Amino acid sequence: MKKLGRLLGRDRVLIVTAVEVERQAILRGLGQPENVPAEEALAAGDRVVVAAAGVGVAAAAAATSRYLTIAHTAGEPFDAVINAGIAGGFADRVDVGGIVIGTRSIAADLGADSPDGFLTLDELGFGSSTMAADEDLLNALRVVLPAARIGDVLTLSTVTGTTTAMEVLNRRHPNALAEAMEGYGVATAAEQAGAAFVELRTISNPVGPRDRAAWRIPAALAALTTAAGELATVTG
Ligand SMILES: O=C(O)c1cccc(C(=O)CC[C@H]2O[C@@H](n3cnc4c(=O)[nH]cnc43)[C@H](O)[C@@H]2O)c1
Repeated sequence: MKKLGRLLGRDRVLIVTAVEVERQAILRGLGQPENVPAEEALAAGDRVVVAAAGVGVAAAAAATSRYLTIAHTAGEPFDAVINAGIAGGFADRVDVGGIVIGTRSIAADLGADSPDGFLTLDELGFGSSTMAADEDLLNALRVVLPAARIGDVLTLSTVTGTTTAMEVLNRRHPNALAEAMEGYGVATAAEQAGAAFVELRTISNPVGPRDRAAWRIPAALAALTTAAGELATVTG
């Protein structure tokens, strides 16, 4: 797995997914065994470790932070963190089955509501709702994944399930391509550890009225495997 590290210009890379099927899809693409637990790969000092953190921003931040701290304490810190997984895509901006590389991971429901509209953390003076991707990492992914769309990825605690909610997000985030549930948390943990960060998503469903039967999870997982394969096979 040294190739991926060289490709990204980094020595050690942590890839964080939410669920195990996403982790396995990535391991398949990387050509790594799917039955080796992430903890073992971490302890063995593997250059690329793929870990499933759980769904949502809290689990994502906590697990990422734990992996980064263990690696740092062992003297083999991660230089880069990629949050990867499936996501909802905004219609007319990205297709189901498509790939998105996040320029920014935005905590779209972190803030305060008011009669005058939603107030972000920035507007409240409590920090920032926006975590920017590392430019070098973003460009490295862009080169190996030329078909990927590049734009903002929203992080939400609730999957959007109505046309009204989708339209609100569309208005508030005209550059958003996708929504998921972990990016901002993974990015925050990476930033606090001084590691580069980027979010990589493949689209399983359109953002909008809830229609679980229409989710194309196998197609999105297959796209995730293909994307991981590109990361692994192109030499730096
Ligand atoms: O079927 C459901 O209602 C449902 C509710 C919560 C989570 C899921 C998952 O499948 C979790 C996996 C993972 O998927 C990401 N994801 C995929 N599509 C979306 C979306 O439209 N909005 C937000 N997140 C999405 C998310 O990052 C989850 O971790 C199913």
